[in-house]
Amino acid sequence: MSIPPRKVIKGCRVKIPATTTNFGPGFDTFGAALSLYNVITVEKTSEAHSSVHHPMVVETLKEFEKRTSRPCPLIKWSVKSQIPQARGLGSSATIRLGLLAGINALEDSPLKNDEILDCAIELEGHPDNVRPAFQGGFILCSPQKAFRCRIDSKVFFIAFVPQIEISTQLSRKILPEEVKLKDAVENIQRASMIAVCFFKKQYIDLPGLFVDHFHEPYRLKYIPYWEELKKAALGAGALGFYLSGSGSTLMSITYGDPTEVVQALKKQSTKLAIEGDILVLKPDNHGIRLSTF
Ligand SMILES: Nc1ncnc2c1ncn2[C@@H]1O[C@H](COP(=O)(O)OP(=O)(O)OP(=O)(O)O)[C@@H](O)[C@H]1O
Ligand SMILES: N[C@@H](CCO)C(=O)O
Repeated sequence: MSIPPRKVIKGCRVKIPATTTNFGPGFDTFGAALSLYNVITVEKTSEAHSSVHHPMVVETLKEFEKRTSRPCPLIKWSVKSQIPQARGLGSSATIRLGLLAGINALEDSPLKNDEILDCAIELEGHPDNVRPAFQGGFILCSPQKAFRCRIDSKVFFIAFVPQIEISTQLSRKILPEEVKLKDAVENIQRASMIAVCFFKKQYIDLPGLFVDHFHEPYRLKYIPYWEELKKAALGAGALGFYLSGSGSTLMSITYGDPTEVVQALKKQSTKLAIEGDILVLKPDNHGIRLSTF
């Protein structure tokens, strides 16, 4: 992200992409940016017009103050939102990143890009939404380090977004503290192969790799129609099907025309009387965009 040359800045507009994470066995490790956006506007203001009440915003501003050792300016903020909340599409990461990047620009950039990333990752508690939202593309990451590649524009992500909201914080609490060695080995094997498929753009080898033992078996108890939708998507040619982030979105991947998968998901969800939106998304290889006014 580059910040335009210094002038008198009244406010910032920050456009941040949605993200899909985990890809089955890559829990807290894989993420990709998608063509769906939140646009956050941050402006300096007077006390009477400040709009800092949301707990996530208060927490983010406090962290900015701690890291820069200077008081945050009074701000008002707003979000033009395309990304559904609490559906496993990284909405919270866009709020944190948008605010941090926006306030940083208003304050003459005391934090470098790496420090903004580090701060947002700490607030989120895991790196796999924040990194791709910031950098675009497909990301293989730990909190400290990341490898990134572009995603071919023929890849489609087909999101089935149910009406049910799932809080990431709560859905992490139901996960086990320990896993069996055999399960861990299988996860490592499949996740490593998914990473190779993305980095070599060998998407055709993805089928069969989206099997997870770490989080999906626990989280899918709350999504009883998972098996039927998975069967429909894979039967229509999807290369993979997985729980996006902590859910509730169920994600299919295709290389090339997604129409058959979309139709199969529509047909099966109608048959099961499950309400949900189907979003056909492209990869975003750019990441965060910031403009000032
Ligand atoms: N547009 C928005 N306006 C205000 N608050 C938002 C917005 N988007 C997200 N949030 C805040 O983020 C919370 C959702 O964050 P949560 O981490 O649970 O889910 P997510 O980020 O959508 O999904 P995941 O982390 O699994 O990808 C909401 O409950 C709300 O507090
Ligand atoms: N890897 C995180 C992503 C949350 O969006 C989780 O599955 O809890």
